Amino acid sequence: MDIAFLMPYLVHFVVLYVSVGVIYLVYKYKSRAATPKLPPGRKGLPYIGETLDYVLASRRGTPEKFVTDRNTKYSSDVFRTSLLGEDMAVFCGAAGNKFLFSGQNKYVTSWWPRPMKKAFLDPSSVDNSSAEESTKLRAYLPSLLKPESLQHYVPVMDRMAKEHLDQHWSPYNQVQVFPLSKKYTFSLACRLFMSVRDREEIEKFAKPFSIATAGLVSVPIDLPGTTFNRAVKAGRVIRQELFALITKKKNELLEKRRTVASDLVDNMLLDGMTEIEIGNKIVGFFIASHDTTSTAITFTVSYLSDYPDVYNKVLEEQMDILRSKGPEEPLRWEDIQKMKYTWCVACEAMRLAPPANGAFREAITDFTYAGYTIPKGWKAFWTVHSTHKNPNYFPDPEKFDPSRFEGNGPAPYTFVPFGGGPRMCPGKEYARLEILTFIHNLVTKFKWEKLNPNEKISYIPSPIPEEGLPIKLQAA
Ligand code: HEM
Repeated sequence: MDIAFLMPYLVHFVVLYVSVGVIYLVYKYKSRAATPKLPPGRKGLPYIGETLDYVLASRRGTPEKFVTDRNTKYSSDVFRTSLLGEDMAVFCGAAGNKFLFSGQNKYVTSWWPRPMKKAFLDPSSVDNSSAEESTKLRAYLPSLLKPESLQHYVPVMDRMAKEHLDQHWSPYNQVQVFPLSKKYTFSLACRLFMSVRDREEIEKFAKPFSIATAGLVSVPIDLPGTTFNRAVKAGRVIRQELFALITKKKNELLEKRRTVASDLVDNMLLDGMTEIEIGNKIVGFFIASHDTTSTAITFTVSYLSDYPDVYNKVLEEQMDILRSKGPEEPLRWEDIQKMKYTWCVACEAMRLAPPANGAFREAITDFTYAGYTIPKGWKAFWTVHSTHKNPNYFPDPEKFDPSRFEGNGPAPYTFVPFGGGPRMCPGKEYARLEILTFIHNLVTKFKWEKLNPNEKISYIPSPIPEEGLPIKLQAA
């Protein structure tokens, strides 16, 4: 049979077949090229992701392992994980820190984990964007943290440190440093933020606060018995107490029993803010300021007892300052500027035991870093753990050596306990004053030794000495 008449059909068929194949291959190639190359890493278990790995590494006292293991495994300055129910890119090294710090509002914006918002913010504000809440929070800081206010706080902090030591340390031979330094920083915040001085009233806030902060980095499962659930309930109690206090202060101002602002809450009331807005902000200040500063104080005290030569140099510096003053004369701003070596010691303590692990951001656009795409909506995390103990930045990283901070100090973006860039901790100077006034009073009054030199440290998420750092006290 002559099949020549079929040839045109066959040719058409082959051409069509080949064309479809080519179109398919081009489409496949293009769509592959368009698929973003995500950072290496894994998402872990559904919903909880790798949160448990992170929590376990932290509880074992080695949160840096979570970061350094993955950093090494993937040989990449950014890796993918999933924490707190979110897709997340963890940025590593000085370059990663620099990129996130300076990418604010260009690539990333503020983001707070949902447990934090749900435990601490009023329900009406939980759905506000974190960027909105963060901007509002920062807007109020200048009045609290402007240089004149800070200078004015030094004698107040000095007086409160003395009172605290007289009440809670002097009567005893043995004390636990961690809970006491928390008590001190909490009382100071109550005094400076809202003029609360009464011990019972302070306790009303302190207890639920410690429960709520424990839930800050927890898996957000709101079922009875979970850490998150306890945190949410404690948050409710704090807001009720705060609401009552703010309303009382508002009435005093309305009835003109007081006409001048005496603290941060008054300032906000006089600016016409609502009770809910003020409550959210005060809670934000407490979270940011209280556990961080008390942790820095605790580990400075701990390292001072491990290194007698460092302790002696600190004592010498502080005694010189004490001798330069009259008997009842309080510390002043100028005295703080002389505490240079003591600040190097506190910095070295914060390098090895950082009070904050890092902070989160949210990608506001797709962007590329180190050859990988971070998709819009992903969360990003910069962390102290990729630089503070990295031997490339800090030789012999486990060694406690305050001289690292003398002269030019560490390379940029490597020592980042307070973050960096436009969102760097606005309370850094306040914290420096608080830590230094406390250490001044402590070393000029006491000598101490650790009762358990091998006490375990776990991170929840800040470092915590598991027995509260018990020490034996002696008069200096
Ligand atoms: C040793 C003590 C402290 C440490 C280590 C510390 C560390 C940090 C860190 C790492 C951040 C996140 C920065 C970022 O998002 O990149 C931060 C934010 C913040 N800190 Fe501190 N902080 C300390 C004390 C304080 C104090 C005493 C205050 C207030 C009086 C304060 C107020 C804040 C506020 C309001 C923010 C949020 C800023 C924002 O959302 O943009 N901090 N801090």
